[in-house]
Amino acid sequence: MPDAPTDHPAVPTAKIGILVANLGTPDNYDYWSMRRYLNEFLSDRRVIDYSPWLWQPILQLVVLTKRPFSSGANYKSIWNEEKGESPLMTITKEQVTAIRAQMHAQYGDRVMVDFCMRYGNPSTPSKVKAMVAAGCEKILFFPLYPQYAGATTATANDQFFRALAEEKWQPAVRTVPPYFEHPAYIEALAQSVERAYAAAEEPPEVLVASYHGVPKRYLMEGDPYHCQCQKTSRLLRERLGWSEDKLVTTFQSRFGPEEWLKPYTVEEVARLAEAGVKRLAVIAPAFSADCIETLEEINEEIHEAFEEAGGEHFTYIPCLNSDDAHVKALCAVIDDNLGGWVA
Ligand SMILES: C=CC1=C(C)c2cc3[nH]c(cc4nc(cc5[nH]c(cc1n2)c(C)c5CCC(=O)O)C(CCC(=O)O)=C4C)c(C)c3C=C
Ligand SMILES: [Fe+2]
Ligand SMILES: [Fe+2]
Repeated sequence: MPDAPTDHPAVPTAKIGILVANLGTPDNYDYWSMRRYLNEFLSDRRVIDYSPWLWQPILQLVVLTKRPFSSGANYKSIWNEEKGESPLMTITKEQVTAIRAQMHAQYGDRVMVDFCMRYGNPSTPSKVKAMVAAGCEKILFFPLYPQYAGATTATANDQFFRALAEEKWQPAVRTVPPYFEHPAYIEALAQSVERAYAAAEEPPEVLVASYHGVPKRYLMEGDPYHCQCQKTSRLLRERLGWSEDKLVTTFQSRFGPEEWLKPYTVEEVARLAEAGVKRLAVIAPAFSADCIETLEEINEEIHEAFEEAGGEHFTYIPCLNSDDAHVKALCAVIDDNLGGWVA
């Protein structure tokens, strides 16, 4: 190119980036790491939509003086000490390694697979920047939430779009829609239930599908999360060939004074135990990876609530994590959304 300036920057070979996004997790469980993480998370107006004039004083002066201690202790009880990170981080890395292997086997070096977090590290802007620098002229952004919620999918996408606004050469982009009814995701859930039931001495009488909750007001204002959770449960139950009384849908992790989606998991498991259910299983279909909400809240707090109310056998069915069937499902969702970008 005779007219090109002699100091023309190198232009890398064009690639397609697949950027998987999860929620994020604290860097450590000490007070300041917890406070930093919770501050970023709970200041997000997609998560808590009160006016900052009202909410920020409560958050800074009340919530963030207490919760980093209690949540920090919970994180300590599940921490991956060997790797120095939370389970969510370890599992996300395993998932991305498996997805990358499958994508490279299918498409070779034309695709680049990485992950980012909405809160904390690795940040979404840092990963978008790295993909653009590596030559990604197209990016498929994949929030790892099967069911859409403003508090999860939308805020992950918002952060992605804010990061794109910083780029001189902005790639063409797509965001992956929720996959709450994708047959491969339902199949992976069903196989995990069948595995757990086959391993139990006696099969559980009832399966509770416990989803992370959101304030009920979000549903009334148009968020489809509730309906997508109900549909996942129904499709799972139909795939298992069960009657309606064998699978109950509940919502967990209530935060603050407002009413959240009901029934609350902790109350429902106690009610089931009081009604005579002795053997119960719990699955958490909204979480693509085990985390504080499943390992601590379900498998410790909710487990205890069931036993205190007279239940005898509690089976926690782990999240799909890096199960082969899950990786296959996530790759199928990616493939569905790459249409026209790769041959
Ligand atoms: C305060 C409001 C919250 C809303 C609304 C909310 C929605 C929501 N969250 C997830 C998934 C995860 N949440 C996790 C942790 C977590 N969530 C909240 C609050 C809200 N979540 C808090 C304060 C915390 C931190 C832990 C604690 O202090 O109790 C996690 C786990 C992260 C980890 O590191 O392990 C996940 C995953 C969904 C899917 C959702 C709405 C649909
Ligand atoms: Fe949450
Ligand atoms: Fe609904």
